Amino acid sequence: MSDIVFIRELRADTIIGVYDWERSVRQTVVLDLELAWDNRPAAAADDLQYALDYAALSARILAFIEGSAFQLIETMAEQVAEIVMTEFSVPWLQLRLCKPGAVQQARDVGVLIERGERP
Ligand SMILES: Nc1nc2c(c(=O)[nH]1)N=C([C@H](O)[C@@H](O)CO)CN2
Repeated sequence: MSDIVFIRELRADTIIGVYDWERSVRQTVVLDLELAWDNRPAAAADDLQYALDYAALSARILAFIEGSAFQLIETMAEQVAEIVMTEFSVPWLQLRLCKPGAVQQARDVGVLIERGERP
């Protein structure tokens, strides 16, 4: 059994897309993350050093996405998941990556991935 730390509607502007026009304008992507973490040590000590720091995590993800230029949101999602799991020792995550406005008739489109083992 594990707890969850979440980040909702994290927005980043980046180069993303397969079409020519998409290679020269920045578009917004929106991420929701659910991250498995045992919150009890941080709660018992009331100490950030034992917590999964959502501020540090958000800053790292934003810096990565804003410096990237992927064609597919699948690639971006996979690489963000890899960073979160390896650099922050997160054993399991669910990541939703939305590209609002990509399909005019849809409110939102995107991908939802789950990686790792849930403790
Ligand atoms: N599964 C995907 N389908 C599409 C993607 C994508 O990244 N993954 N991208 C595009 C275009 O870039 C689109 O967003 C332009 O509106 C089309 N389909």
